[in-house]
Amino acid sequence: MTSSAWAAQTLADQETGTAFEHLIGSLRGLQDSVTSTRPPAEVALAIAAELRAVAHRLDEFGVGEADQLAGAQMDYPGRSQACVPVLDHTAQSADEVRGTLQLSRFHLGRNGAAHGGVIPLVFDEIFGRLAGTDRPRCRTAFLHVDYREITPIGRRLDFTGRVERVDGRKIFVTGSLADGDAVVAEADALFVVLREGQP
Ligand SMILES: CCCCCCCCCCCC(=O)SCCNC(=O)CCNC(=O)[C@H](O)C(C)(C)COP(=O)(O)OP(=O)(O)OC[C@H]1O[C@@H](n2cnc3c(N)ncnc32)[C@H](O)[C@@H]1OP(=O)(O)O
Repeated sequence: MTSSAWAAQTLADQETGTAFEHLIGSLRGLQDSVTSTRPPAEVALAIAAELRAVAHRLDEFGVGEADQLAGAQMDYPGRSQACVPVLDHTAQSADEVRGTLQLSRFHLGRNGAAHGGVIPLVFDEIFGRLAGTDRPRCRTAFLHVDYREITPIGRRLDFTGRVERVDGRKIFVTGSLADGDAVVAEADALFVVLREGQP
C-alpha cells in the first residue's frame, strides 16, 4: 500500500461506520469471553461451528485494504481495530496526548499481568497516532519499552505521549503508562515520515 493509497482510504457513511464499530465491539467482547471461559467440549465445538458460519457470512463482503473499515475509523476510540486496545483520549494536540485505556482478559499474559507484547502494541498505537497528527504519514523505526512494574488487566490505566523532538523526517516520541501513581511502563520511539511512494 503506497502513501497515496493511504490517502485514498474510503470511509463509510455514519450508519455503516457505527454499525461496523458495534461489530468490532462485539468481537472484542467475544475475544474476552473465549479467553475467560472453559466450555465443555460439545459447547466449544458448537460455538466453533457458529463462528465459522459467521466468518462465512462476512466473506461475501470482502474488500481490499483501501476499502476496509477496520483500523480506518479514526473517529472511534478503538479505530475499529480489534487488535489494539481501545484508547480514550482526554487531551490531544500535535505534540502531546493523554488518555486512558483498560486491558482485558484477552490481553492477559500470566498471573494478572498483561502480556508483555501488548505494551509495545499500545505504545505504537499511542505514538503512531500522535506522530501522525497534523503531520504526513510516518512509520515506527524503533520502539523501546521499559517495563517498570507488571501492567494489570481490568483496571483503567493512564497513558501519556509527547513529541520530544522533530529533526527533518524524524519524530522522536516518549510516553508512559500508569496505574494510579505507579508508572508501569515507559517508552521512547522514533517515527520516520514516509517519502512519496514508500509503503
Ligand atoms: C488510517 C490511518 C491510521 C493511522 C493510525 C496509525 C496508528 C498506528 C501506527 C503504527 C505505526 C507502525 O507500526 S508502522 C509499522 C512498523 N514499522 C515498520 O514496518 C517500518 C519498517 N521500516 C521502514 O519502512 C523504514 O526503515 C523506515 C520508513 C522506518 C525508514 O526508512 P527510510 O525512509 O529509507 O529512511 P532512512 O533514510 O533509512 O532513515 C531516515 C532517518 O531515520 C534514521 N533511522 C531510521 N531507522 C532508524 C532506527 N531504527 N534507529 C535510529 N535511526 C533510524 C536514519 O538514520 C535517518 O537519519 P538521518 O540520516 O536522516 O539523520
